[in-house]
Amino acid sequence: MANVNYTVLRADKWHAIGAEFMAKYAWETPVTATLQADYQALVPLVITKMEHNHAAEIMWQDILGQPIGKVKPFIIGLTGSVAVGKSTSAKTIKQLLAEALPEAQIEIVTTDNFLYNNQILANRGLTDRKGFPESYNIEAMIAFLKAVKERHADITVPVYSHEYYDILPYQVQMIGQPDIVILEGVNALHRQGQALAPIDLMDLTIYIDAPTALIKNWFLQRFERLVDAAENEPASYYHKFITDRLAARQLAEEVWHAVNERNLKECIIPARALADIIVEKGPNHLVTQVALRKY
Ligand SMILES: Nc1ncnc2c1ncn2[C@@H]1O[C@H](COP(=O)(O)OP(=O)(O)OP(=O)(O)O)[C@@H](O)[C@H]1O
Ligand SMILES: CC(C)(CO)[C@@H](O)C(=O)NCCC(=O)O
Repeated sequence: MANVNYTVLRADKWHAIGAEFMAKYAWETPVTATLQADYQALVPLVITKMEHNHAAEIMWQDILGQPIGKVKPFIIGLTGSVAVGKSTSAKTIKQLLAEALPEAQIEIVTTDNFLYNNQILANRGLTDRKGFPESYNIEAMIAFLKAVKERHADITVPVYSHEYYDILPYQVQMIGQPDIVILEGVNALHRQGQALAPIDLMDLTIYIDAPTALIKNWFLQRFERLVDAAENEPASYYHKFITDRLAARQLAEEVWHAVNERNLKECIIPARALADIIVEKGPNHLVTQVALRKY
């Protein structure tokens, strides 16, 4: 996965960096020991970059003769395939950062919330393109990131539900005025030719990688779990599959090949080379190596 632009650390070295840093902070993190070991080395990376950005910003305010104001929030972009574990790693990173920076308000936002709703996707002939770059309201995503950077008050974003398989019509996620935002989602780093793309507003970018055969299995397993969970939930998109598991399995295979795997190959993997950090996972979601951008 890695190329000459990255320094590659095998899992043992990566874990050792995290463990050494952990010794400074008495973590009381409610994540599993494995997740902690796999993601805690990201904490010093984020903090160093944040401090560096803040120092530069304050120096600029001084040079420009501007009053020294609040520094801009830090935006982490996190991407990778459907079902690779983006939201799980985002939650873990948030919890670990919260331990080291107890004063900071940290918010996770998924780019799924900026998907056009199913009606608009259907009108535009994009029903089978959910998750591809054109299925997102990219202007709304950029406006959101700018509002975060400008510390607007009371920011809200729409809410996408996997179970409902659509944007929820009457719900919003309250964002407040965060100090750190983790924006996670497929194609979060994609650039559609705009002068200012979401990636330009990100301070650190992370790509979660794994062999495609493993990701496919994680997708199929999650599909099964969503069907299980729909047993007593008639409003769930997955409810119709509870009586015919074979059909559910076949549909999951089809959706993987026709939509999610294509998206991975055509749009998501090409963005990997833009990431500052590439986290490579293997069986059981365990991190096997991490590549850190050199240039
Ligand atoms: N470190 C982990 N250990 C065990 N299971 C994990 C881990 N990370 C993710 N999973 C499982 O893999 C599946 C996919 O994870 P997750 O929902 O985090 O993926 P995602 O990339 O956010 O998916 P999507 O893009 O579809 O929203 C879930 O069922 C989750 O429970
Ligand atoms: C919402 C996305 C695009 C990303 O999380 C994905 O989970 C999705 O719904 N893809 C469309 C095909 C499918 O998995 O049903």
